[in-house]
Amino acid sequence: MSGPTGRGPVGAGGRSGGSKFRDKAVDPVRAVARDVLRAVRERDAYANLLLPALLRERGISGRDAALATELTYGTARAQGTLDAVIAAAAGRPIAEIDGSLLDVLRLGAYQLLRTRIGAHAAVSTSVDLVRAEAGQGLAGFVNAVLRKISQRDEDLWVEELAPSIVDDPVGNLAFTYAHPRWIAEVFADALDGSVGSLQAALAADDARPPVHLVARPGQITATELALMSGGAEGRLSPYCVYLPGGDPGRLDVVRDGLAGVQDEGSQVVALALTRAPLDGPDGGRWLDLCAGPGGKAALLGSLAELSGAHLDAVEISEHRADLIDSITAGLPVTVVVADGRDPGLAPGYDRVLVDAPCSGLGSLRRRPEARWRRVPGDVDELVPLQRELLTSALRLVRPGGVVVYSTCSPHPAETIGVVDAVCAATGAEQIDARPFVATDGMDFPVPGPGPQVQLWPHLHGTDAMFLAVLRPAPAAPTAHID
Ligand SMILES: C[S@@+](CC[C@H](N)C(=O)[O-])C[C@H]1O[C@@H](n2cnc3c(N)ncnc32)[C@H](O)[C@@H]1O
Repeated sequence: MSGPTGRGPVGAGGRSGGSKFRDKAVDPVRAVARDVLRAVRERDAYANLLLPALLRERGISGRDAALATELTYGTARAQGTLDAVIAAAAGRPIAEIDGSLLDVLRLGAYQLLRTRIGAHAAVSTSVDLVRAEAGQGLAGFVNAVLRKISQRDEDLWVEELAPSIVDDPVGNLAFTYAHPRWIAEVFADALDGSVGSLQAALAADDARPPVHLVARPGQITATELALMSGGAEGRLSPYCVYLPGGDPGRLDVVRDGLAGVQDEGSQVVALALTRAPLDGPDGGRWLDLCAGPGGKAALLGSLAELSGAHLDAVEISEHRADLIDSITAGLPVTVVVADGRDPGLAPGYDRVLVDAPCSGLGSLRRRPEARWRRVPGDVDELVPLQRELLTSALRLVRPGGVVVYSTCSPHPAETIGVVDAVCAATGAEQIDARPFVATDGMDFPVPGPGPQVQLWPHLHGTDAMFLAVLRPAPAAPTAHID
């Protein structure tokens, strides 16, 4: 029997409908969302790369494209919480529901619980999708499950299924804001320990992220970019503009290369590298040791051009090195395909950026499915590489120069854990990074005692970027024998 109360695997064994069902009209917006969710589940596709391509291919634009984006990304982000609700409504574990049905159930449940789409439209478009592909029997199952879900709103489902906020606040907030528990625990560790901070951080991470643009220094100002794009100037970076909505790729100013898409937190990291004081003059030798795909290298390259400096941009992946080449064309940037742990470059750099490969837990809101794909072990594999890259940077920088270490992750093992271990091993010292992250005179909340900076979506509106500024150990005095 297959249905919300049956015990057999629901929908397993492929399509039961056959071709007579496939001609049934389905809503193209829901179909494209379903197809992306399926590709994410079956072949680890990235929703934010696949969806724009499919929208173009199928000629879906304007409001329909906006709705498809909202449904696809929203469903992918909320997956764990939606699954718990679906399992409760279906009366069986998620593992017993065929994947292609689950995609549609997730899409339908998302519309019912997290959008203003009417219950009738949410259920009937989902049923149509399944009927067209798999037949009436399985469509009936989806209909029954979604109708059951529609009998309560999200708050009531959370009340029934989430752990108690009193006994298990982290578990409750993880469920409520659709994060795996281990990621909520990481955020709690990196924050001040209060439930209120964790709630604000998870809520901000669960919301649709804003689009930030960067005005290419020397080519256009943020004021001009704001006027041309209809956006507002940023708070932290003098090059940032917040876009109210829409597809930035459609702006002429972006197509012409005068501006790019870049989170303000990433701009802040690149700027900190140029602002941190050196002992002695800046000889203009700058290095970006993990540069692909080149967002920070492009900003640094523009700033290098204005100040007569030159940037070497190291990247281990050839494909990503090509992306740096293209985004930094015409700038004083040399792209080097090499392992940053031993890139074969002569030491003596004034400024070195290590924007380390990391778990990306700080930019989950921009990569909808990522939170459900990551596992705690990812971090264990990355930490040794992060330490080696930072150690290499400290070998390449000159005495009195600066190294900025950054991650788009607030995970303490990837942030202060790496910095503390490398400082202890090499004798490098940290400089207070807080003065270098905001435009002069700005009242800018940087929580914590320093010397590092941890940005957060709920406090700064940026991705949760971490940065530390290091000065290498002074060179040992040369032994002098009379
Ligand atoms: C966080 S991303 C850097 C993002 C970049 N700074 C930007 O703003 O566009 C880390 C980069 O380091 C590269 N990478 C990983 N291992 C590396 C290594 N051993 N040496 C150099 N680059 C490495 C990855 O391929 C990835 O492109």
